[in-house]
Amino acid sequence: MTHASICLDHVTLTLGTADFAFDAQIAPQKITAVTGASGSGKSTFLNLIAGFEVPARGRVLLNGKDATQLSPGERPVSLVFQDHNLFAHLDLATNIGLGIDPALRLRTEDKAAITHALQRVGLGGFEHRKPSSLSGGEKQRAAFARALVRDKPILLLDEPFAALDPGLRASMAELLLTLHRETGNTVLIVTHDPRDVERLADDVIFIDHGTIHLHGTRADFLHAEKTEALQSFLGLAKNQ
Ligand SMILES: Nc1ncnc2c1ncn2[C@@H]1O[C@H](COP(=O)(O)OP(=O)(O)OP(=O)(O)O)[C@@H](O)[C@H]1O
Repeated sequence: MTHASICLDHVTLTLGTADFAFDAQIAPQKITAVTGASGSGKSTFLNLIAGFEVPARGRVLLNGKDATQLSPGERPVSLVFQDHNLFAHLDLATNIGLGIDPALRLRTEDKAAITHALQRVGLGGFEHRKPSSLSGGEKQRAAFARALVRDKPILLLDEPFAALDPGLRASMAELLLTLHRETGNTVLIVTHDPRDVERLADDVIFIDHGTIHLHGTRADFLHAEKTEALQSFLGLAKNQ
């Protein structure tokens, strides 16, 4: 690889009793699925890239630049997290506008981009709705719309489809693929669901007990020797 989009260079971190050690180069303009058992360290891996966790040792490079000391807002990333991160007292247009400018100095074209993003996630006309009036799946789609308007080269998604029913899950995955093809962004998506790996991922990172157990193409992952950790992950997933 000539130029990784994301590089975790000998990163270590301890949170409570959990130790993490990540060393990874993530290819640009690909979708990489981040999988592993519950508690293995997937969210922590994303948080280190997003800047919500800072390594005890090592460096985080984004698009070739050292981002280790940058705050989350200064990094070239958009995020969609499990808990949506929508402000309850603000309507959707404002929540999404915060993704463009935290001071909400929105130009006419920004407002048009918000309307367009809401339409793309199937929430056209929801500009003035408050998060409390939305279902879990609608909130998740609104969070996705906010990431769309930010238009950053790296998109981090932590279980973005978890609250969606299977039909909506498939259509949001399709939308993610379409947008990815349009923008050529680098996508990291945390998922427990092997179907997401099948339909979305170019590459797969499998995390076990705070370290990367396997990092390869989707085919590498699907045909990898089924170690105990991988077997148990796939076995659990099959029973879902
Ligand atoms: N701030 C913290 N303080 C103490 N322990 C933490 C903290 N954050 C995470 N951990 C621990 O680190 C481990 C990894 O957590 P993480 O959320 O990264 O796992 P995950 O793979 O994303 O899990 P899940 O699939 O359940 O969301 C867990 O054991 C968790 O309890």
